[in-house]
Amino acid sequence: MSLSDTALPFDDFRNLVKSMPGPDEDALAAVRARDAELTKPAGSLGKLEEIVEWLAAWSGNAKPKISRPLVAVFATAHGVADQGVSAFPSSVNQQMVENFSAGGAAINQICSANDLGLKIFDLAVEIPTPSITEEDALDESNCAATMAYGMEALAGGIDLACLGEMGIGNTTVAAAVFNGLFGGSAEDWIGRGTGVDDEGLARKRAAVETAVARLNGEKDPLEILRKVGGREIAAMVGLIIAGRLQRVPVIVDGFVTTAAAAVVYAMDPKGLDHCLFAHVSAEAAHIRALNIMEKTALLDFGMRLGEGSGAAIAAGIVKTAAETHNGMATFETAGVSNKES
Ligand SMILES: Cc1cc2ncn([C@H]3O[C@H](COP(=O)(O)O)[C@@H](O)[C@H]3O)c2cc1C
Ligand SMILES: O=C(O)c1cccnc1
Repeated sequence: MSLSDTALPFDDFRNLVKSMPGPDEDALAAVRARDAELTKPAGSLGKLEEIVEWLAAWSGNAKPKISRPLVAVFATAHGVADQGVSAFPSSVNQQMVENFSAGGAAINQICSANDLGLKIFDLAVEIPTPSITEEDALDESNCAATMAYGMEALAGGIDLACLGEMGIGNTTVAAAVFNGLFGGSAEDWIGRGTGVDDEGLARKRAAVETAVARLNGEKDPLEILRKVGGREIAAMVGLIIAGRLQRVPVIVDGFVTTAAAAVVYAMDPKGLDHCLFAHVSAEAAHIRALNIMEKTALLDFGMRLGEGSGAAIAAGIVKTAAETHNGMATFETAGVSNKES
């Protein structure tokens, strides 16, 4: 199936979600069997062992080697940013895209420290989507095309994908998406993002309330995505779905990337089983979203940056887990005495 040329209407994505495969039980069993033979007490590598099982189940590889890990950063602009909901102006988007290219952003350093690929996807960073308080961010065909674009990020043999984003105002947009999907009040979903003051927070609350009122009770996850979301969130929804279909495990970053995950979750609660949640963002409502979806994050580092930064740190741990499993000797090959049975 070619996804590159044509915009896919939402029904095609609904069908793709219905056709998503489950875990590879054979690969999972193989990893468990090998783990039991490795020169360590059973269970002694704790979460690292769970991570290797997760990798095997969702990559379909009994010896899950990570050769081409990618942090995909989707950059765009939001009309709502002009309403005083961020501590920074939208001009930062393009400036940060240049900073990513020059190697000066936090994510560049985290990728080089962990030997991860980094690609920045410019989703019309100079052309904001309409303010979600006034108009739908995207129409169906644009939203579907952006999701298809996000799917393409996995081309070229990527074997581990980290979600990242850049888009001033997108903690407001993410809050609106969560509020639309999971209910509650705007207050439940807003936070300080890049560091807004109390007035900024009040404007954020009002913006989310107005945007969600425009939804008029809409419950379809893809409709919520296109009406109160944005391009980076749409692209990440596509990437998550593609990861499942193409057996590429996905690492979700913080609050904004989790809004994309929540769209997939609302379409199918098992739709995130191939995703690892990297960290609990300091953005207050992130933990609320994780709890609703019954997801536990790997790390809690007090980070609230975005750019895929937390996901990239988790990817370093995932690489370590895989290398440890693959490289270790067995009791038999190393001549180490196994426990007496
Ligand atoms: C210099 C700079 C670098 C960033 N990198 C990620 N973000 C993060 O902050 C933005 C969301 O916060 P808000 O909703 O408050 O605007 C997004 O661009 C996100 O990726 C940044 C923000 C700034 C200012
Ligand atoms: O957790 C996030 O994704 C986040 C938090 C603040 C600003 N930008 C992103």
